[in-house]
Amino acid sequence: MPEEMSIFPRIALKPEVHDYLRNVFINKEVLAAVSQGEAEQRFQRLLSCLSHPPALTCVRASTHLASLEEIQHRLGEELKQQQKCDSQSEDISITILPHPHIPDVLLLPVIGPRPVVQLSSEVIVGAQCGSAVLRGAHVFAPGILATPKFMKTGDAVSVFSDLEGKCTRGNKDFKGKRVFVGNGVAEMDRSNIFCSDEPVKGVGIRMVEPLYQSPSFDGVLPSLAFLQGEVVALDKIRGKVERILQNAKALHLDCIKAHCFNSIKAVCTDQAQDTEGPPFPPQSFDRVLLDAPCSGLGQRPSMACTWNLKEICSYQPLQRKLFHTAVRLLKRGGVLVYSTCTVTLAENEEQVAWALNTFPCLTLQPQEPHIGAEGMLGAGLSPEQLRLLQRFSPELGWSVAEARGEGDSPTEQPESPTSLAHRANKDTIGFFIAKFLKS
Ligand SMILES: C[S@@+](CC[C@H](N)C(=O)[O-])C[C@H]1O[C@@H](n2cnc3c(N)ncnc32)[C@H](O)[C@@H]1O
Repeated sequence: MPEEMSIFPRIALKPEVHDYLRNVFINKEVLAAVSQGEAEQRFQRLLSCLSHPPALTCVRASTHLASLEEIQHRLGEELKQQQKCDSQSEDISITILPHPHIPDVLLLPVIGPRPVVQLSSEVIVGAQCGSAVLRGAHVFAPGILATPKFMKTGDAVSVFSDLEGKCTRGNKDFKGKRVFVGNGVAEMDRSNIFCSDEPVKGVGIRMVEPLYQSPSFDGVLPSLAFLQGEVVALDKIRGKVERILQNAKALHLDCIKAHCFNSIKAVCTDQAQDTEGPPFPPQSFDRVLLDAPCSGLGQRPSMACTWNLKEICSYQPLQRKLFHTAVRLLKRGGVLVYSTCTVTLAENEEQVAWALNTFPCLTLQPQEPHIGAEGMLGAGLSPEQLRLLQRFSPELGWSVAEARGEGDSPTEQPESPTSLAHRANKDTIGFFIAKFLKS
C-alpha cells in the first residue's frame, strides 16, 4: 500500500523487532502459499493498520440485566450526555448498531479522520497517551510531555503524539517526529503540570476536536457492563482484581470471584485444600479461559512499540507455564480457550502446535461464531487445524477507504448489514483464539 494513503506513519518498531516480525509474516510456509510480493504487502499493511484505530468499537452487553435494545438506548443516552459536556454542541448523534453475528455485542463506529485545523500552540504527549486519545480519551496530565511556555487554563491547543519517545518532560518547543491527534483546551496551567511537588493527576487537556471521534466509556461501563457466567478470575495485579470485583458488584454478579494470585501456582498438591480460593485442586474447573499475558502487538492504534526482541520473546515461556496450570485445572471433558492480542506465530500458532504435542489429551475444537480468519501458516499445523483457529488479521481486510470512514458515513444512512459485518469482523485489533477439548 502506498505510504501516502495512510494518515499516520506505520508503527515504529525497534529494527530487531521489525526484522523478527517480518520473518514471521514472510515465513517459508507462507511463501509456499502466496508470492513474496503478496506476503510483503500484507506485512506492510499490518504495520500501517496497527498505527490507525479500528473502524468500530465493540461492546459486550450484559443482557442478564436488560435487553440488548435497552442497553443500546441507555448507552446512546449516556454517550450523548458525555459528548454534550465535551463539545458544548447540541447537535449530537450517536450511532450504535447490533453486531450482525454476535447477539450480545454492540458496535460503535469510530468517525475519522475528521478535517480538524491545526493550531499554532502545540502540546506533545507520550505515544501511549496519543493512542488513548485516538480511542476517545482526554489527555491526562501525567501523559503530557511538552506544552507552550506560557500555557494557561482555557488555552486552545493542538495535541501531538511523540513518535520516537524523544520528547523530554517539560519541553517547550519540541521539533522531533510527532503526529497530530486533535485539538483541545487546557484544563491546567503549564506550571501545574510540570512544577508541582505532588504527582500530577486529572485531565490536563480536554479534547474538543479529536482527529478520530471514538466513544469513551469513562464512567459508563460500570453500570451497563459486559460480563456473564460463573467465573473465578485470577490476576497477579491487585488493581485489576479490584476492578473486576467492582464491575461484578455493579452488575449484581455474585457468581464472580476474583483473586490476586500467581496463576502459575494455582494448582494445589494437597487434595484437602479449601476450594474457596486458589490454589485449586487439579481437575476442578469445567472451563478455563487462558487470556494470556502477551506481547500485545495486535493492539491498535499504536504509533510506536519501544520493546526490544528479548521482551517480545519473553512471553512464550510464560504462556507455556500458564498453559500447564490451565490443563491441570481443567476436568476431563472440559473446554480450554487460549487467547492473545498479539500477531506473532510464537505466541499463537506455535503455542497451539506445542500444546497439541505436549498434552495428548487436548484436541482442537471448532469455534462458534467463527468470524476471524484462519490460523497463520508457519508453525507446522495442518490445514484442518488452521481452519479451527481464529486469527483476527486486520492486515487482510484493512483498506484505506475503510480506515478513513469514506463511503457511507455512519451518521447518515444506516450501514448495510454486509458492509457492517465486513468492517466489524475484519477491521479489528490483532487477536487470536484457540479452543481445546480435554479428553
Ligand atoms: C490479556 S490480560 C487478561 C485480561 C483479562 N481477560 C481482562 O479482561 O481483564 C493478561 C493478564 O495476565 C496477568 N498475568 C500475567 N502473568 C500472570 C500470572 N503469572 N498470574 C496471574 N496473572 C498474570 C496480567 O496482569 C494481565 O492482566
